[in-house]
Amino acid sequence: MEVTGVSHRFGDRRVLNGVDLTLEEHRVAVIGSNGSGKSTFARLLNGLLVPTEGRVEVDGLDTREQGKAVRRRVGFVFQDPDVQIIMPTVAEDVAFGLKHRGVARDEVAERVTATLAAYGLEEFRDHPAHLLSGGQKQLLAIAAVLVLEPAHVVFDEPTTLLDLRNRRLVTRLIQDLPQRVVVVSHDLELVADFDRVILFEGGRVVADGPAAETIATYVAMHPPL
Ligand SMILES: Nc1ncnc2c1ncn2[C@@H]1O[C@H](COP(=O)(O)OP(=O)(O)OP(=O)(O)O)[C@@H](O)[C@H]1O
Repeated sequence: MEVTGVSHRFGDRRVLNGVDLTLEEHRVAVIGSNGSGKSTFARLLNGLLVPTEGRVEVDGLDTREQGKAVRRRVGFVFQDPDVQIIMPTVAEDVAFGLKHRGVARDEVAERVTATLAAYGLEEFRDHPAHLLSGGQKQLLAIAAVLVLEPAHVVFDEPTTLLDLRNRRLVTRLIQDLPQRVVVVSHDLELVADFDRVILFEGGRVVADGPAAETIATYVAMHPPL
């Protein structure tokens, strides 16, 4: 992923300012204060947003010109699974994206079964999705993205709404993903062993490096009250 000369404005408000980054590590995290521009940055990576200035490219595809192709390559998991779960049952929700892409019926059934097994959701196959627990919903939202086999996955605060057990479950799941992963998070434990951690402040990158160094910079910027 190449982010070149990117600034982004909502109306008069500039929320990203002169961001230049090449993301090629397996696992990259973005941390920073509330309102520092992290979610906006994450949304630029799969073309959910197009920058008001500059360019974002994924595997050579420009999000401005080839948004649809970019979204096929980059899965996006929202913080709140309720915005992502759209079908009545768990299996239907996982099948939805595959059907939408015209995958043959038998293959949809096979991939849905394999995915539900991989994420421990088999027993909830025909369960109403809205009755799942918060953690199970997050797993379902992740499963529904991963079944589409994206090359990259962007997570926007995937553990924020989870209890300790589910936080550990999702942390492990993200650790084990073979895909390239970009995670926006306030959960410093989740990102502690990432290959690279980038710190945003006021819409700019203020630290970028190994997890321990960037996290130490962030903590030092916010001494105890
Ligand atoms: N659609 C929008 N329209 C107008 N302003 C927006 C929009 N989305 C975000 N903003 C503003 O942009 C700024 C950056 O928001 P963003 O969500 O990117 O920050 P963040 O670092 O992810 O914050 P948090 O940690 O609180 O989730 C905020 O001041 C926010 O109010």
